[in-house]
Amino acid sequence: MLSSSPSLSLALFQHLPDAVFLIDPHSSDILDCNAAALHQVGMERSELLSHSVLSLQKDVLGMPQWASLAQAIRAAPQGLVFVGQHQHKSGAEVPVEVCTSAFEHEGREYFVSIARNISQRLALEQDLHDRDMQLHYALTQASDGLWDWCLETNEVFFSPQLKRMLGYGPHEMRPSLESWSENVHPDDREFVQRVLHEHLSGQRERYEVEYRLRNRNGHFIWVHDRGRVCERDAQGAPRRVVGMVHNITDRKKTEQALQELASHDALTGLPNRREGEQCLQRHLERCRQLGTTLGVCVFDVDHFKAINDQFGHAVGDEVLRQIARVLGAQVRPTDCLSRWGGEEFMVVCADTRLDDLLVLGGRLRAALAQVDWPTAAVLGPVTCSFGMAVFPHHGSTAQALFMAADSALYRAKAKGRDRVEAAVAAALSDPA
Ligand SMILES: Nc1nc2c(ncn2[C@@H]2O[C@H](COP(=O)(O)OP(=O)(O)OP(=O)(O)O)[C@@H](O)[C@H]2O)c(=O)[nH]1
Repeated sequence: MLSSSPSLSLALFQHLPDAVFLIDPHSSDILDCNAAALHQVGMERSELLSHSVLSLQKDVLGMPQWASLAQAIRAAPQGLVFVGQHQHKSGAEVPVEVCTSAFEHEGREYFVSIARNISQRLALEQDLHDRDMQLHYALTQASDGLWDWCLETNEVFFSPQLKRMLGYGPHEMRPSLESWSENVHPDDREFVQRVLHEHLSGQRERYEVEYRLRNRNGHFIWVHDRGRVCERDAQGAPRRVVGMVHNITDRKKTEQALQELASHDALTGLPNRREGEQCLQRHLERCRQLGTTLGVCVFDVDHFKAINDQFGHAVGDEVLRQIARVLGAQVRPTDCLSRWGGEEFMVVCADTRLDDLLVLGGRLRAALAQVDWPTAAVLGPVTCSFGMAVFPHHGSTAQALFMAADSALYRAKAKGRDRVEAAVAAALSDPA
């Protein structure tokens, strides 16, 4: 039908969206072109026709090169395709993909060149390349580790950086969920799983949690892990979750050091008074709930001023450290020994009756007597006076209990020091 309508063939040629050039293979002159070709190079027909196609090209220089190009075109039955630049009249370069083929018409040879403007495609390719580079960078170079979890197969992609963070090589660590879940610290596992479940079930906007993760050496590092569902099935159920892991071990160490500073006494390393008060309160609430007894022992170094005065503050400090060490070794891990202030200490003992507490007092005195004190030659062995009180007999609040034990301590001092005294229930008032 087309062959029977030359005007339609011409219209088709003129309206092709790609630039089309008809070229004389021998002279390289442009014999004809369509509207898209004129638009592409920004020229009038008169500026283009009878001019060499080489005037549009920067890449083909001179007739000898054209002659060999023409040979290559003749030798390519599907057309010779190359990517180059066309010169726009304004001087701008237009990236083109050119497909040129040879044909014969009425005994004469022609070349037809279709030059497609590929600037958009190149921009897209560049964009993709940039994204590839970014992804490559994120996967290999960024300090954060990435993971990508397919819920259907339970396979997890761990980025090389994530593996490196945990001490593994790029080809180690099975790509399974267990490689991660089995290495979450047992104390953190339940919490982490709960947050993850809450995100997957839509109760949380995102999965974000800090926890400890075991590395290849068996040590735990602290990580900040956050992720999000990025793909769902037709029913809206999560299919794929991606996330990022950041190593926060250093920050955690600093936080723990600050926490330690705020809650512990710098001289002896024992919990400080504030921590001791909180501990007493905590234990008291628990014993009240369980209906058990609670023992409070307050003790104070005897004649400590004399140690400072005779030997100086540094020796006094060392004596305090030694007392903390020696008596700390005598109490149960569940008991809480704190430095109340100066040369006064407190021990809180859960589930302890008065007779147990008096036994403990005796043990603490005996332990002090075993120490080879640096001040002993001049001042004799270092001793302490002890006051004991028990919940609920001597008080029902933390303050009342402490006051009862402190009064007993005062009595121990008054009775000559280096002794253990129990609180007297009848003598106590119990402020609410
Ligand atoms: N080296 C040292 N001395 C301290 C510290 N805290 C308090 N002291 C000293 O402990 C001494 C306590 O003296 P006092 O309250 O008179 O008590 P004491 O001499 O032990 O006499 P009694 O308690 O009555 O047996 C004071 O000299 C304080 O300066 C400390 O951290 N290091």
